[in-house]
Amino acid sequence: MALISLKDVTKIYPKGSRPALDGISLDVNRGDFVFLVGASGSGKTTLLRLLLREEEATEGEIRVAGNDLRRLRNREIPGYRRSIGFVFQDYKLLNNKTVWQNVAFTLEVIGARRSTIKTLVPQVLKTVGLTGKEHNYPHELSGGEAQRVALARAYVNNPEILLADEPTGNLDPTTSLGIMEVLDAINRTGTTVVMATHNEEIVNSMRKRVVELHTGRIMRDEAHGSYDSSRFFPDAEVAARSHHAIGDPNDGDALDRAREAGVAGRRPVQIVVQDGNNSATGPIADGTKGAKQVVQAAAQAVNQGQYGDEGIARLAKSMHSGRTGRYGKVFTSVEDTLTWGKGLGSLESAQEDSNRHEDATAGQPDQGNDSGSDERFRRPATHGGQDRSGQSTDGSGHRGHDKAGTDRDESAKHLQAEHTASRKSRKSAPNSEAARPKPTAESRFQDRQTGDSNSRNRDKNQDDYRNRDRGEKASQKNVNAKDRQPMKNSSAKTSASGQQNKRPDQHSRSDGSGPAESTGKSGQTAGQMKQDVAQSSKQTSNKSRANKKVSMGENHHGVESMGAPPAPPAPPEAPKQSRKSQRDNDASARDEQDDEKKAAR
Ligand SMILES: Nc1ncnc2c1ncn2[C@@H]1O[C@H](COP(=O)(O)OP(=O)(O)OP(=O)(O)O)[C@@H](O)[C@H]1O
Repeated sequence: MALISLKDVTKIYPKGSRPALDGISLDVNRGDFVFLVGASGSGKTTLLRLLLREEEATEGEIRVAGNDLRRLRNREIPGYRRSIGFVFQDYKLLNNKTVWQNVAFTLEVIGARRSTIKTLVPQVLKTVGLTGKEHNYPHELSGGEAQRVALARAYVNNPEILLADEPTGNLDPTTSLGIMEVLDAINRTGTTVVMATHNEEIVNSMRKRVVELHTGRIMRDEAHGSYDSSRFFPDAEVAARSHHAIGDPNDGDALDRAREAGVAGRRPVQIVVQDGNNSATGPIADGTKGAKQVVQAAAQAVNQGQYGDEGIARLAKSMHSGRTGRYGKVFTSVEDTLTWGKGLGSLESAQEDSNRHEDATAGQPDQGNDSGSDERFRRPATHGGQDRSGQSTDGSGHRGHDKAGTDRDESAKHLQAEHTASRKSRKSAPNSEAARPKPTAESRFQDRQTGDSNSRNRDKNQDDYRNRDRGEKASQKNVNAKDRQPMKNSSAKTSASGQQNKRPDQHSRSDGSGPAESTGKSGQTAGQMKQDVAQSSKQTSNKSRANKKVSMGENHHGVESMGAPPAPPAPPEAPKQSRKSQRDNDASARDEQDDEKKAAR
């Protein structure tokens, strides 16, 4: 008999415009690993909530581990829920308890002995990679860490069934892989896992049973399914991905049918529990009996990388491909989601990729050799990396995706090496523009958190204001200096009013090499007077130009005011020029009259 059984189940929420689940029937056997896939709103969460008895079915029959959920009394519900592990996307941790207390609490409520708790909690925390975080509260954890606490809590008492609703929904690929490793190990101890997900890579790599929902109905149920089915989505790309995912580049559905008929296919490697009583060998009576051995066995499997039926190995290989599923953008690219190290700017990584490609090509002794791991440098990282049997051509022996990155460890080493190299290059040229760290998703996030980019902009603006202020002050200083300059003589006046505007003739004047200065109005000749009038006109013109420049400087940044090249000479001022000519004409007329008078005499 099936461990989980639904018959014609319909769920209509009070405010629902259509049934969330519409007459579905489904059987899940002990030890199964089932992926629930389907578009947002198709009813995956509703199905899990019915199984957890958070909601009641409107119609139909649900049986879980011998319990008819319609007949479950209210007081029996907490006990029933404790026999089921569950992991939800939003973690649902107890915020006032530490990591240790959150996990221990699960055992306390089922009456586990203190000694059992002391043994199991560190064991399970080690399995999910949280050793050292025991005393942190949920708000002191990252999303990935919080999810791992939820996972530890869900299986510490070795439940028969583990329900997971998008447990990797908020996590980066590496952390998601870790979560899937643990779920896979738990499943191999005999625990039945039902997991709702939008993650195409996980579903396609693990090749487990796939149940697809669409507007509350089951539209697909395959024993070794892919995320997308070519049968239901007759699209060339979907077909290719689907066939590839289940290991046959020509007809995945046919292979699947063959597996169902027992002609082909592999069974997952079970984790054998020594001296224990796990759900593979028999039901657990009190919730802790056998849990110690099961938890230890799962921990061992995870820590020693026993990949079972290669699903996790395939996932490790393809996890960093950054592909998104048909249902959208839930799975962002690795550059945007890396949480360890500093991440890589996409330009930086593209550059380093191309360098690596050149190095690899240069280092290849035999370009014609088709075998071996260098294959990935000659072929595009597409499905073409597999032969017809689905065997990877990278020489690793793993079936599945042939993404250029190899397994998780290599990816991690590789990215860390890149990170170190980019840090080194930044160190060697600390002042260059290129040496500045490129903004990563993480730094941008931190900038948003701390307001750094705002403060950087603020600093820049303040610098601009300071420069402008300096410029204005400098310009003002020039004006003041000019105003304070005693009007000793015309050359000194010229010098004070506009050093930068000096023309060669003015320089020669100020250094004394020019024509002799006038000796006073009483001794002036007409020529000297003419010269003085002309000079005075020039000075007036220079002064007005200098003033003009200062006032222009006030409208610009100080840098421009202080260091800008001299402005081109202003055009002569017409009225002054005409007055000067008038005076010149009058003087020469007077001279001529005098001459005429003298001659007449
Ligand atoms: N409490 C509720 N009251 C009314 N309608 C609800 C309630 N919860 C879910 N629904 C509706 O039921 C349908 C199925 O929702 P459900 O959350 O099960 O979808 P899902 O497949 O899990 O979506 P997602 O992938 O976005 O989590 C949706 O149309 C949703 O609006």
